[in-house]
Amino acid sequence: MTSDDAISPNLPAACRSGSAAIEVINLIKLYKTTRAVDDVSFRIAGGSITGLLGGNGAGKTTTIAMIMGLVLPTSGRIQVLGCSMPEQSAEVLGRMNFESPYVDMPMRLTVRQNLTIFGRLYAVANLRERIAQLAADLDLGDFLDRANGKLSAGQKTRVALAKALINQPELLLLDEPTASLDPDTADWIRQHLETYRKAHGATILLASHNMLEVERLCDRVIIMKRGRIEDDDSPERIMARYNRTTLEDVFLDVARGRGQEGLP
Ligand SMILES: Nc1ncnc2c1ncn2[C@@H]1O[C@H](COP(=O)(O)OP(=O)(O)OP(=O)(O)O)[C@@H](O)[C@H]1O
Repeated sequence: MTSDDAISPNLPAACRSGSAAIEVINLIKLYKTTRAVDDVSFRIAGGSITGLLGGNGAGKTTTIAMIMGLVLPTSGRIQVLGCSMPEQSAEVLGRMNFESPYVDMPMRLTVRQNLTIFGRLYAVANLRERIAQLAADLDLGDFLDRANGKLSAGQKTRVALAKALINQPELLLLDEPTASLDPDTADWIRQHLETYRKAHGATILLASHNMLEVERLCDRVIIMKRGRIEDDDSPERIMARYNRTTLEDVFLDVARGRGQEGLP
């Protein structure tokens, strides 16, 4: 990293071009006495897929929510697509999007109405065609005119992903994108994400408890534990460091406090 790439202490009013897709520095989030995120720093290159791993309560969702501008950090700095968050969020929110199975869309509205509202919020051009395209890509046709509240968990996850892709984001933040999906649908969603990343040169940051998903999709893995970064590297190098052949075993080692073995 050159000094020019690093976040400048006096950011100019305009967002910076040529920056990392995401840069967080010394990020801290306190909820009363809970250190949900405890001095986290990382930098994510454009066009990459990074997995955020960690046990329940490790701080993944809070980190993603702060990057999205939904939760204010207690301290630290966040830069997204060259824009300082949350100060310059108005300039960058249209270029990013997020998906979480834990954030419900209005239940009484149909899938089409929901996607139309979100599409308008993002000022999507040719919205009708965009929704038709997403319905075809994500196989929503059978329930496009059904109320969101009457969908199965897996169908809701697909709709949430369609909502996340409505504005063709450069940066996609995903919180457990295949939660509640059967293995076949989950695999198909992963393929869709890979295709989307390649077609748009998009950057994806995803929190997941599915280690096979992370091994398959991610160029890089950031492992969090109790709000801190425990490890940060490619899946292959992390597995080698722990002398393991699967990320699942690495996850268990980290969760149970077993140290790294194998390579230095
Ligand atoms: N709104 C909140 N108020 C108080 N504490 C919170 C709040 N949100 C999260 N926390 C706490 O912050 C810590 C980190 O939570 P977070 O949801 O970020 O973890 P996570 O890694 O996403 O966990 P999971 O895998 O269970 O989704 C936890 O101890 C949690 O209880």
